[in-house]
Amino acid sequence: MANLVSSWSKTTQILPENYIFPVDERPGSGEVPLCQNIPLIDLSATRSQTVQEILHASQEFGFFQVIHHGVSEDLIDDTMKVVQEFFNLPDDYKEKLYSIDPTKLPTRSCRLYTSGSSYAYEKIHLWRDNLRHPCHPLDKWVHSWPQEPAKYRDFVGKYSLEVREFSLRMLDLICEGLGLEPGYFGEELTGGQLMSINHYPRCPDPSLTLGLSKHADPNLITVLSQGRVYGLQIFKDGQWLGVEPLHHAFVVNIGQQLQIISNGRLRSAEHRAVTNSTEDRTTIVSFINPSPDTIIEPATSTLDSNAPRFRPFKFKDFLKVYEEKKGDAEAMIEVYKIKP
Ligand SMILES: O=C(O)CCC(=O)C(=O)O
Ligand SMILES: [Fe+2]
Repeated sequence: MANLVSSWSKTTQILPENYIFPVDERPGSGEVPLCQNIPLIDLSATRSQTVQEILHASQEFGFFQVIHHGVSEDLIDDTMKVVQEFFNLPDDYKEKLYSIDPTKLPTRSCRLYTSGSSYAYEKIHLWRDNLRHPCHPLDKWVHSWPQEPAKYRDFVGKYSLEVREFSLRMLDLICEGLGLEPGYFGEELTGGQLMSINHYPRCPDPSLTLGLSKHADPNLITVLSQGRVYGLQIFKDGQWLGVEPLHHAFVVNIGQQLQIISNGRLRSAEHRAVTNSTEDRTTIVSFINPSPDTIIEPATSTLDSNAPRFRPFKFKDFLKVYEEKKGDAEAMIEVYKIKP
């Protein structure tokens, strides 16, 4: 039986107990201020200005928003519409795609599931459904994606190509800002791309539950379309701050691999998603990943006279540890940090 929140929650007025988070993890009912200074990068500015701004944003926040990014607003709207339609498809269609224990599936396939990576073993569930699939190279993966809605493959395919190009452009600017040799983020470091669609249905009590709990992204770089509905918060200097939804802007987030490659100069910030009681929220997240066997280590040209702060590892091994540590950013850094 599918446990998708989007299937059963429509008729529910009360938050089930197994969605209630412990007091120190739940959002509570206090106001979380919107972060007034998450940098907004305008890609139509000069290259040297954007390089500087992106580097500063990646050091200070690990997050920034981008406008005039070159991806058509119509394509963003069409893609958002089609992924929202996916979650509104009849339950019996979604049920066929649902995988009860995603840990038992090959990681590189299309999957629809609910909550975290293994529903069956969780005590408390997240208020979200998730559809995810690899998307690079497109012609290798597109046939494994949902066939409905009829336009899903077409729009999500075009969107994934454009967002990949945008992500590589961001990496190129970061490469320059860090003083790495041009082309440093080549096919090895960017060989994977995963599209992850989060769907957070409206929730009877957003103060008690979470759509996604506190985590840092384990990949290289993340590009998020959060549409018009608020829900993303970042953890900065010991407090939660909201990321304002700017329609058609991309939220860019430095992944843990970039933090390590930059020898800690760039920051991979912890964040979470909260729910709301008035409308469904759907976000489209593109993760750029290194290929599984790629060795990750601080790039020598980021070191200057500093010693490397992290030991080398294979990306696929990092992901295994990430699962074990449940995305806890500090615990991950502890594992890979070189102790003085
Ligand atoms: O949906 C959001 O706002 C956040 C998504 C996210 O952090 C993730 O998918 O890793
Ligand atoms: Fe994330």
